[in-house]
This record gives sequence, structure tokens and C-alpha cells, in this order.
Amino acid sequence: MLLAGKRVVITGASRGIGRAIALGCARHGADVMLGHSGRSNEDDILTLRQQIEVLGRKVADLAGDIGDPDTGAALIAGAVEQLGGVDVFISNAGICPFHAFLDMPRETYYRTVNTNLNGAYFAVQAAARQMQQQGEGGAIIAVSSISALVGGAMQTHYTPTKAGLLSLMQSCAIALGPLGIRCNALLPGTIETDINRQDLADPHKRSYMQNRIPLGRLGQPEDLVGPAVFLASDLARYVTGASLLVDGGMYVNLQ
Ligand SMILES: NC(=O)C1=CN([C@@H]2O[C@H](COP(=O)(O)OP(=O)(O)OC[C@H]3O[C@@H](n4cnc5c(N)ncnc54)[C@H](O)[C@@H]3O)[C@@H](O)[C@H]2O)C=CC1
Ligand SMILES: C[C@H](O)[C@@H]1OC(=O)[C@H](O)[C@@H]1O
Repeated sequence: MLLAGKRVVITGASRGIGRAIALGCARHGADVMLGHSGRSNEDDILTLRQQIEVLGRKVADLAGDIGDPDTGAALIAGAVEQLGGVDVFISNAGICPFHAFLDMPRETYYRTVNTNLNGAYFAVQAAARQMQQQGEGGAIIAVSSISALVGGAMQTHYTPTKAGLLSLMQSCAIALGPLGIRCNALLPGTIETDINRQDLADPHKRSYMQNRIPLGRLGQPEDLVGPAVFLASDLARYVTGASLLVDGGMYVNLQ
């Protein structure tokens, strides 16, 4: 039980990586506030709530578009009201609508940046303000990506947001270190979720991605649980400004 007594707030908790991490945190003893888009995911959230309640943990949820700069503050306020405070904030919500560069619609570009980076910025700020008020430090984790370090022809709008999140955690580590608030980035590789279901449905793309991974398989959302729980826990008490690749070795596989 690495997170006993901790109150965790996570965005994008309805499915994929966020859902796995939320459940993993609860299994490690945390109470959890689930942020979600509210867009027809009520059943997913209800099931997740039940899975967490069965573990004997407190759980709450709040719907809201993370691209709205007030959503993060609302989530944090909800956690204070229903869980009694915030010890860990995990910025996970994100989108990656694959599209070529030369004809990138402005709407797609702005929506991606707004969801992945701007929303995360204000949510991290709201979490940090609450942690400052509590006066006991805390842990903030941004789900960035291997794409913070490398490019993608169909991800020119997306990769800058992931590099931005990595940079945000580095700067926040400096800004918030004196308050005992640790800030770290998780960099998943290719994890099978809804975000890339269509992309990986192409058998050539799928086997290309798979063949790049030394550990020999695509990632699963559960592969992120250990790294997230570690960074959230006191085991990582001297870890801040760090980034942790969780990619089966894909990044270092040049030849
Ligand atoms: N699946 C992958 O290969 C990788 C994913 N990531 C990142 O992991 C994070 C989670 O993605 P996945 O679980 O893979 O995808 P997913 O599509 O399964 O989950 C995304 C989550 O974000 C939520 N979300 C999306 N837009 C939102 C909005 N405007 N407001 C509130 N919530 C919103 C969705 O409702 C969902 O819960 C994302 O930030 C993604 O960029 C990073 C590297 C690799
Ligand atoms: C959505 C992509 O498949 C996924 O997201 C990332 O951040 C990585 O670049 C993966 O390719």
C-alpha cells in the first residue's frame, strides 16, 4: 500500500491510461477524485466508481472539459469538499486526432493544444495552490509522452503539447520545490487505448510499431500503474523534475 491516506485527483479517468492509474492508486490505498469529459462516459465512470468503492476507498467524480481553464479548479475544489484535500494531482486527459501537417485544420490544432497543454497548465496551477494551502507538499505528475522527445508526421499539433508538458513539469519542479511539491513527467510509448485504436487498426502500422519495441509488445494501460504509483508515493520523495519513459525500450531502439 504505497499511497495509503493519500488523496489523488486525476483527469481523463474514464478510460485508457487514466482509468488504469486511478484504479491502481486506489488499490494502493488512495482516495480518488475522477475527472472526466462527461461526454457519454457515465457508464464507464459508474463502473470505475464501483470498482474503487469495493476496495474501501473514497471516490468522487466531476465532469468538465479540461480545455476550460476553470475545470481544474473545480476538480480540486470537489476533491477538497469530498476527499478533504489533495496530495497527488495527475494531469492525464489528452487527445491526438491524427492529421497531416500541410492541411491541418486550425480548429484541430487549437483544440489539441487547448486540451493537452492549456487545460493541464491551469489544472496543475489549481492543484499546486491547494497543496500550498495545505502546507504539506504533494506530488504532481503530467502524462506527457515519448512524443515529447521524438516527432510524428501526423502529430505535428500533438507532439509540441507533450514537449510542453514535460517542460511544464521541469519548471514547476523549480517553482514548487521550496513548497515540497514534487513535479514529474511520465512518458508512455505506444499504449493500446482508444486514442490510437484507429491508427493501430492498420496492420502495417501496428507491426511497424510493435517491431520497434525491444520488449516485443505494445503497451497496455496497466503498464503505467507502477510508474505512476511510484512517482506519487513517498518512495519517490527525492524525485522531482524527472521524466520516466514507459515505452518497452522503443525510444532507445535506433538499430
Ligand atoms: N495511448 C498512447 O499510446 C499514449 C498516450 N499518451 C497520453 O496519455 C493520456 C491518456 O490517453 P489514453 O488513455 O491513451 O487515451 P484515451 O482516449 O483512452 O483516454 C483519454 C482520456 O482523456 C479524456 N479527455 C479527452 N479530452 C478531454 C477533455 N476535453 N476534457 C476532459 N477529459 C478529456 C477522455 O475522456 C479519456 O478519459 C493522453 O494525455 C495521451 O496523450 C501518451 C503517450 C502514449
Ligand atoms: C496516440 C499515439 O498512438 C501515441 O500517443 C503518443 O503520445 C505516442 O506518440 C503514441 O504514438
